Amino acid sequence: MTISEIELQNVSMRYSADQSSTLALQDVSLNITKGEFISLLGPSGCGKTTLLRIIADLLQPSEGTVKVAGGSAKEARLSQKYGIVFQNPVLYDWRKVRDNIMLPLELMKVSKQARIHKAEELLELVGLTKFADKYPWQLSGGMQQRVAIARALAMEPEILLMDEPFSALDEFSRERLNEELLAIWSKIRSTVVFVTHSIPESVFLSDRVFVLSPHPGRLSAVVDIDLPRPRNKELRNDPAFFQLIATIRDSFEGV
Ligand SMILES: Nc1ncnc2c1ncn2[C@@H]1O[C@H](COP(=O)(O)OP(=O)(O)OP(=O)(O)O)[C@@H](O)[C@H]1O
Repeated sequence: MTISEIELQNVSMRYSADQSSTLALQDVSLNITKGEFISLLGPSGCGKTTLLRIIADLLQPSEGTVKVAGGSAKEARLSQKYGIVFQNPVLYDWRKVRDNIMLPLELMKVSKQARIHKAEELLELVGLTKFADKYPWQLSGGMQQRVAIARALAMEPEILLMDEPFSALDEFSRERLNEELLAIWSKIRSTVVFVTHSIPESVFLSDRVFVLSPHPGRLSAVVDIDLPRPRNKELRNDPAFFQLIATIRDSFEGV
């Protein structure tokens, strides 16, 4: 049986400033199943971040309804149903890697022993055990983003929201992080909502790709990615991979 994790119905978002206003999202309805990995894909300004922030209850839509993890988006936020990873890792430079990962647990007053145990587990999950006592500024951009992922997973959220987490990285690091993210996800199996403007990245990672078009931001296509899992780097040379990239690229034509 499929359980719905995130449901948006007729969501619109209008930003108003002074005399002008921008319709960032128009009438978006979508349904994401528990345990699914989906991407929100589209060019700059199509409303991807706006949509993610609405799901996270960091923004209130102008119209429409949002349900997350069986309740309202606010309830999901307050009960820590999701972890979030931003484009920049936002780590505390004066705290070691382990202490950055433990921060949410400290805020939730989890005991020191349990915090240390959980941090070790997360360091192992993201492959940073050897770097636990380094400071963020001693790590590469990709490693910093892995710390941010570990921290987002500290409270064992059932949903992971990711806003272009690898877009600041070079292509080589980005592809490696894509593979590592899938390896992490195969262990935690949370629902993932991943924002990107890279078509290959969305195809490589996702079960479904939600294509957004700009001005105003609308959901213009939903593409099933029926590529087998587990996926590894060889998939990038598979004709079926190229075919899906072409299908999605075509879906942008004329919008
Ligand atoms: N706080 C704001 N006030 C006014 N307009 C905004 C605000 N935030 C976003 N917008 C506008 O809403 C539209 C959607 O922006 P959003 O950041 O959601 O797009 P995006 O697809 O995530 O873009 P990018 O890929 O460049 O991050 C854009 O036209 C943007 O200028």
